[in-house]
Order: sequence, then C-alpha cells, then structure tokens
Amino acid sequence: MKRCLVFLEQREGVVKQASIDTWNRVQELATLRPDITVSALLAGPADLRQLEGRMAGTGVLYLASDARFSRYNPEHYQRLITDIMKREACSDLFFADTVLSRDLAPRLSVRLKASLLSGCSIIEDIASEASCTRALYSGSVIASFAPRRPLSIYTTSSRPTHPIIPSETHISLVLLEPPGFIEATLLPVVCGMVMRESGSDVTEAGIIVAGGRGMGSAEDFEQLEELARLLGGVVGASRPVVDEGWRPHAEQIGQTGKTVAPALYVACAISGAPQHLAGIGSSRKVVAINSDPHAPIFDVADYGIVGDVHLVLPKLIEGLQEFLKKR
Ligand SMILES: Cc1cc2nc3c(=O)[nH]c(=O)nc-3n(C[C@H](O)[C@H](O)[C@H](O)COP(=O)(O)OP(=O)(O)OC[C@H]3O[C@@H](n4cnc5c(N)ncnc54)[C@H](O)[C@@H]3O)c2cc1C
Repeated sequence: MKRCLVFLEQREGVVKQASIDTWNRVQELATLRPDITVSALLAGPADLRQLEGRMAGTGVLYLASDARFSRYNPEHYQRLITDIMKREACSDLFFADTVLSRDLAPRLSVRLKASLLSGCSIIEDIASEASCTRALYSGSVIASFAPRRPLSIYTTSSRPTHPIIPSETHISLVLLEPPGFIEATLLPVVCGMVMRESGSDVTEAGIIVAGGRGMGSAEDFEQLEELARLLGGVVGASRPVVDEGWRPHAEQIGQTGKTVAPALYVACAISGAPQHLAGIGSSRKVVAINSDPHAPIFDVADYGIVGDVHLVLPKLIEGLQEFLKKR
C-alpha cells in the first residue's frame, strides 16, 4: 500500500488552485493503482466550502485550523507535515510548485531523508521508475526522474487531464488539535506581511494573455488587458517588457520569471526564445500571434495567427465581444 499526502497551500484562507490541481492529478494517478491512497493537509483557517466541486476522488482532508498556521513559518509547517507523514505512514508527499514549496520541500527532504523531485512538469506515475519529467536547460532537454529513497517529495505543476465529477468525490474531514510544538519553539515567527501591488498572479491563472516586446509600448497592453478580461484571464509578459518597465516583474514568465500552467496561453508578439518557453511548457493550449511566420513560438503553438498584433487584436476583441453578447 502506498500512502500519498498532498499539501494544500492557502494564503489569507484562500486555497491555491495549483494545490487543488496537484490533488486532482494525484487522484487521477491513484485511480489507475488501487493500492494507492491519497490524503490532503491544509494548514491554517480556511472556509472549506471553497473546495466543493473542485476536489476530485476519495480520501481524507486533515485540517490544522489553528490561526497560527495561517502564515508560513518553515519550522511549524515542517513539524506539522512530519507529524502527519509519520502518523499516516505516508511514503509520498506532493506540493504545487510555488515559492512556498521551493523553500519548504528541500527542508523537509533533509528532515525526512526523502528523495526530492522538484519542479516536475508532469507526473506520469507514482509507483514506477521514471515517475516524473522536468524541462532542463531552458526546455531543450526533457529529463525523467525517479525517486531512490523510500520517502519521496514532489513539487509539481502537473495538472489533471480529466474533468472533475463531483458526485464521485468522497472526502472525509479530520480536524487536528492545536499542536503543542508552536508554544515550544524558540525560532523567530512571521509577525506580519506587507503585500505589494504586484500585478496579476500568473501562476494561478487558467488563461493568460501574454505580450512581448513586439507589442511596442506599455499603452499597447491595454488591448491585452481587454482580451484577458473578456476571456476571464490575466496578463503576462516576456522579460524585455518587464525590463522596459511596461509591466510589473510579477507578470514575467520564463526562466527568470514565473512558471505557468494555464489551460490557454495566448502569446502576442513574443518570439518564443528558449528562456521564455521554459516557463510555459505545462500550458495545455498555446495560441501565438506574430508577424514573423518563422518565429520559434509557432513551433510550440497549437494555433498560430501570422499578422500584426495591432490589427489582429482589435478584430479578436470585437469578435469575442459579439460572441459574448449572443450568449
Ligand atoms: C539568463 C536569461 C534569462 C532569461 N529569462 C527570461 C524570462 O524569464 N522570460 C523571458 O521572456 N525572457 C527571458 N530571457 C530573454 C530571452 O532570451 C528573450 O530575449 C526574450 O524572451 C525575448 O522577448 P520577446 O519575445 O518579447 O522579444 P523579441 O525577441 O524582441 O521578439 C519580439 C517578437 O515580436 C514580433 N513582433 C514584432 N512586432 C510585431 C507586431 N506588430 N505584431 C506581431 N508580432 C510582432 C517579432 O516578430 C518577434 O518575434 C532571458 C535571457 C537570459 C540570457
């Protein structure tokens, strides 16, 4: 029997979509292997109604609702997760690939003496060799990894491939007592957080409309904002756009920006340099608009429009507005 634990990350009580995607992906894999059970752990107070209809499958949700877990504290989170891993004899621990998990997962791998498979774009299987894949060298190499130790920790942007059927969901809730170790710790704790105005959260978005240097100016991004609004998505950017100061760094996608995994990625006037592609490899569908028919972005696009963004975007927006009016 293989027991998996998925860590559900929350901020201000809102559970990250990337964590829910991770749970749903692990559930999908578990349907292929009856010897796998899946549990989830949510640390901090959160309204569980937000999870209804979004989490698939069968399992146990452990809720550590103590308000002191509402903010990330590496020591507290490590001890909480370690306790549950031991109590439930879990062999595999899953995180969404986020800023928090990039800090927490390596710490846990040392504490638990576990294999760490970080930044997995796809999890193929959790009970075989070559269990996950990851893009290396800005996406020029796709490497397969397999854990070597009895305990494994994955950070992943892997998403489920099938829609959720809420009627097939059976998740029982276990409320955890406030742990004693919080009082006992002498380590520093986070007393407050200052949130900066930093643009949209591209890592959480299901639809991203991204613009590159070919957009021409900061003002030209208004069209992308409108397209993103109509599609229910957010705006992203390539690095030169951020370097020019047209968009905030939080929106930068790629090797030195964010790694995204939307259902739809619309790349407008982006050439498709390897450093940009490194961040969009997990997108389900890529649409590219570029005036250069030989732009490398077309090599990874599912749909391509060869043309000037300043002519194509207004037509796209107009068509979408008409379509939405008729619905
Ligand atoms: C270490 C390192 C890390 C990096 N990290 C990142 C990163 O995280 N993210 C990132 O994006 N880049 C990154 N880069 C930069 C990367 O190499 C590219 O320079 C960058 O991605 C190019 O951005 P772009 O496609 O917007 O611009 P360009 O390469 O200038 O491409 C502009 C595109 O727009 C098209 N175009 C121009 N005008 C129009 C128009 N009117 N209509 C339609 N199409 C038009 C052109 O045909 C062209 O394809 C990194 C580079 C290095 C060395």
